[in-house]
Amino acid sequence: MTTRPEQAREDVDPSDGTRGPSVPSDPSDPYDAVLVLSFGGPERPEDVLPFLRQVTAGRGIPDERLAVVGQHYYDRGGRSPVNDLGRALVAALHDELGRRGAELPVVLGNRNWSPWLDDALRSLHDGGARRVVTVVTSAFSSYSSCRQYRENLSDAVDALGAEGHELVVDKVRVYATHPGFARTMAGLAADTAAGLPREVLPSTRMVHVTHSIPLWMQESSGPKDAPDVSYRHQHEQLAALVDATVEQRLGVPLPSTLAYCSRSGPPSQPWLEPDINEHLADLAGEGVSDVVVAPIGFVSDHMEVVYDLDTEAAATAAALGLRLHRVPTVGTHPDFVAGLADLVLERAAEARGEVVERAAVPPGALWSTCPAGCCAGREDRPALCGG
Ligand SMILES: CC1=C(CCC(=O)O)c2cc3nc(cc4[nH]c(cc5[nH]c(cc1n2)c(C)c5CCC(=O)O)c(CCC(=O)O)c4C)C(CCC(=O)O)=C3C
Ligand SMILES: [Fe+2]
Repeated sequence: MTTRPEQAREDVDPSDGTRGPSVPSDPSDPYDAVLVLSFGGPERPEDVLPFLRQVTAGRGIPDERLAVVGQHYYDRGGRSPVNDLGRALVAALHDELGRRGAELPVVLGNRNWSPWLDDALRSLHDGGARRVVTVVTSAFSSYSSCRQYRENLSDAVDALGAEGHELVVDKVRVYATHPGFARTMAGLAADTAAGLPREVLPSTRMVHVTHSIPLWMQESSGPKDAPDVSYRHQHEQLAALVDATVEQRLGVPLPSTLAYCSRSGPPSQPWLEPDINEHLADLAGEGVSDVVVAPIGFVSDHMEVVYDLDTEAAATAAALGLRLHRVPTVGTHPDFVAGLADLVLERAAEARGEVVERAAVPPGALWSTCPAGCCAGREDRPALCGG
């Protein structure tokens, strides 16, 4: 990120010693805390069902699907990996901001389970915070991955306000094309592809994977009347960057597709396709031997990754005689964490009224703040951090 003041700042005048506004010594000014906002998951078997009821309240998910998903959690001792991953990201981001002279608290708050978002904000307020900047653990635009979090922020800030605690909450921009995320993902995919024996490359395919969403959610994703920046399009753009990086590393291109995992909802409701398992069957039919699976839609190895990819899709591949090579998620990769710190400090600079240059690959950043109507849900609910 490069920044320049909107108006030339006055420097210290050595003749009379008066000083105008100076560059803040803390690059995170005006923020006094960072919230890492995540999905949340259960940490013990008795929390699994209440968690699933919380996630699916009023969403028409069939009971059979809930039983199946519940079993994924019970198979792992009733503990989701997602909160531990969130805490690891919090620690890494805190350290990285500290290295840049931004000494401020960083906390985890979840939409669906403890540590709950409203408790996280209350604890920040109790500690003296009055203006908080949020990093969501999803890089992409859609109701589920962006706007619903903004609605959760609105509800939580209202609830605190009702207790007499005023808090201003901002959020970093959608970061699907931010180099800290996009280039790190691409580099990890290239590392995995480069580990394959040369002789299998002619029969190797690249499969980019993200979370499926209902078609209505795809259609409302991104700013209204801007169909070229939808959820799917953001993934296609990242997939193209990954493919180019892989080709550069291998010296040959790997043909690729974008596939989806973790579909839920009633079968009558259309969701984004193809499903990764069906796609693997198609590839096996075409004589493919090896598949590099890049989970570009996820920032860490949470349940969808360790179950839907590493367990289910891996079993599908094995049954089809395909070798599956799973690319790591960005997790707490130093370049990803540095990118999140850049985004926090970029938002701080914008909040100070500075003009910032927003890094993006390909160049031409997505919007700074979500406009009104961005990623609309089925009902019109108040959301923070938008126009
Ligand atoms: C786009 C997207 C992301 C990525 C962005 C982001 O990270 O936010 C995401 C993440 C996650 N989803 C998660 C878990 C679940 N998602 C469900 C259901 C749903 N997800 C949806 C979409 C997304 N989900 C949708 C459209 C539904 C249907 C119900 C609805 O319209 O809301 C259900 C209900 C059962 C089922 O149907 O599968 C569960 C248990 C966990 C925690 C994993 C862990 O514990 O490690 C995480 C990180
Ligand atoms: Fe989900």
